[in-house]
Amino acid sequence: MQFVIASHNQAKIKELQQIFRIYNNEIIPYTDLLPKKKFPPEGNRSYEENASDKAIFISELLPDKLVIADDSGLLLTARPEILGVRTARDLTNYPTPHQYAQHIIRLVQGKDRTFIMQTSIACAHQGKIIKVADGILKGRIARTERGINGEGFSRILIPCGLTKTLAQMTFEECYPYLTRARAAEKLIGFLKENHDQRQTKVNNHPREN
Ligand SMILES: O=P(O)(O)OP(=O)(O)OP(=O)(O)OC[C@H]1O[C@@H](n2cnc3c(O)ncnc32)[C@H](O)[C@@H]1O
Repeated sequence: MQFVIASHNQAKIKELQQIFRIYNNEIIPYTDLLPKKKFPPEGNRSYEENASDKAIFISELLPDKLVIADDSGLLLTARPEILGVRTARDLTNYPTPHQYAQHIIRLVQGKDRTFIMQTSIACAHQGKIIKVADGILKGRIARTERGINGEGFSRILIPCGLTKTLAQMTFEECYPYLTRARAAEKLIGFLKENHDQRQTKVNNHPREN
């Protein structure tokens, strides 16, 4: 299957292309098909709603395509009033991955270091949402940035029960912990199941001419 992604974040596009390729699916940025647009402003309610708003917005412009959009965020137990669905907006003053990783380390210094990271991926067709899938990772924030296989969050997130950060693992090792991979797997599974069910119906009720 081919998907069009509603995103301006190059790191996100690259990671999702890598994940979707594992399932033989292709992702192309919407900017390959349309001039760059301004997305609707993100709300404060949920990742699902923010991802859906972006997917619907581009789907209305490309109704025949399967359009996906992702909203991700990091919730710190020690600072529940910030980040979460506002992560991208709360980190605008820390533009480089090193700057925002250091900021997060400072936010939990001497406090509870546990976090919940979430990704929601919405998929739209003809301007309507057909599925929103979530991927969640729980763990604790490292005391210093560690690892070279990734930057930013990857260098400070230690999954529950482990001692290594995501960036200290190979792609194969960290894949099961990636919130985007967890959400993508559910979305692709749902689309495949629906497609298979439609095929079975067509095969069981061949059109009479
Ligand atoms: O809306 P688009 O254009 O897709 O891009 P965005 O950067 O605004 O994307 P989000 O609203 O999903 O915000 C995700 C935030 O999480 C940050 N982030 C950093 N590392 C991440 C990772 O490994 N996985 C998911 N999000 C990450 C990212 O920099 C953003 O601040």
